[in-house]
Amino acid sequence: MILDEIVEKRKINIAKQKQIKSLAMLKQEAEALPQNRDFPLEKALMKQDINFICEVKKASPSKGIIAQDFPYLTIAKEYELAGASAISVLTEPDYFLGEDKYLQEIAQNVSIPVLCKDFIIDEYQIYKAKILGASAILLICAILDDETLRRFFTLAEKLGLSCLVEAHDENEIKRALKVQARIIGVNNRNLKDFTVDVENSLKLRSLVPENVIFVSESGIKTKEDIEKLRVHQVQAVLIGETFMRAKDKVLALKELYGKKISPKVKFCGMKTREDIAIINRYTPDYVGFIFAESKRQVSMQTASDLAKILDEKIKKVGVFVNASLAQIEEIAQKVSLDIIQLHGDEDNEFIKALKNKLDLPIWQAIKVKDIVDIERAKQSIADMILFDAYVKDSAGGTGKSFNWDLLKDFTGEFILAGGINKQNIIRAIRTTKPYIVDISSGIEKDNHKDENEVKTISELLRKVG
Ligand SMILES: O=C(O)c1ccccc1N[C@@H]1O[C@H](COP(=O)(O)O)[C@@H](O)[C@H]1O
Repeated sequence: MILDEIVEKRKINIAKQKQIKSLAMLKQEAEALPQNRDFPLEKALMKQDINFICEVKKASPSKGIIAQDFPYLTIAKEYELAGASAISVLTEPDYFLGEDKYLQEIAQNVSIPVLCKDFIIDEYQIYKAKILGASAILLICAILDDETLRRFFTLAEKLGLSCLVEAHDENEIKRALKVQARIIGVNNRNLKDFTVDVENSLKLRSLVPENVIFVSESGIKTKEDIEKLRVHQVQAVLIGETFMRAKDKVLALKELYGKKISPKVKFCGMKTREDIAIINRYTPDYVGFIFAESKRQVSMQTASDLAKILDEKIKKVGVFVNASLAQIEEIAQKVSLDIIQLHGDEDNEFIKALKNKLDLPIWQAIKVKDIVDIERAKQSIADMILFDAYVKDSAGGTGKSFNWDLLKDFTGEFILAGGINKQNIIRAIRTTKPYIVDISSGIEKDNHKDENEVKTISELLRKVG
């Protein structure tokens, strides 16, 4: 049986590795690393209505070479842009042609969790995964007895690694639950004969309790497959071949995700004629001018000059932090603002007074630290709430994001801001479903608006919309 063959080869390979670096040395190295217990994979797989773990693999025993040309880092980065929640990287060398360096380089270059996908039969591999920068490892019930499964699970936990515990049938699910796995992957591929059946996940779904993340693995190819899994409250899918063979990963993931999300876009913090020239080429729905103290602050005169060369389809938002009514009124008139964004401590009384003076929509920024802030937003009389990250002693434009999960129960239209960039924009909009997405730092390089960033974000949004 192929699984036995892989395991045998793994034993030989690991024995060789131990001759080069002993288990004791590897252990010491791994234990010296930070062992934080954030478990980012668990968090990542709870965010979107269905979360994608996209796999980087060159070959497989059932399909042979999948990717002749294998730019593994580019592939991983594309997965991240496409909205993947995590990346799985094959490190098994003999049958999947995996390499440790794939895992190491990918983990260094993406900001989403990376799973070490291997046939783990020796604790040596767990320490290795930690050193290579993995956030999680795969533990396959079919190749581990109960005692070993528990021992490996405990060791991984101690090192701060999440475990995706893989099961194929009812008995293996029971074994995974016995070790208190927080993530169970149901493999739709029968490792004995390679047959694949997505129905396997649906058949076994009810055996995994709600508080355990259910991942459906293998053979997922169509949006109909995803929809079936979504209906059965499967939180995540692990997909390799389908994505590896797709030329455009963003389009492939969008196709499988199956739902369009097209928020309006605001690019904020325009300061120069060059910025406006870039913006005019990509025509977002809104641009923002910052009139508050900031590295992006513009004078009324500059904003007025820039407004004159701005494509007239784009609406102009003036961003103020605790400015007076008179200041806002004067700037709004001079710059012909379309919207006022209040980004300070302005209260309902102030908003009311402003509404009496100006016939313009008012957006109020709420800086989110915890759920209390979301409740506070519900009391605002502003026309729209803009959620941004709370950063002590800073008014905004920090490039920091907040915990989007806090928005789960916020009903009504809102603007999502705070640290949105090309790497997280698709995940952000699929997680929170905002009416408008607002980006400032995320379209800058070396403190200047950067055309490539604007272009990438605009194209990503066009592709998924
Ligand atoms: O951008 C600024 O410098 C700024 C200064 C003061 C208040 C608000 C500011 N910008 C707003 O901040 C958010 C998020 O920006 P980022 O993407 O995290 O950099 C956005 O709404 C901007 O309008």
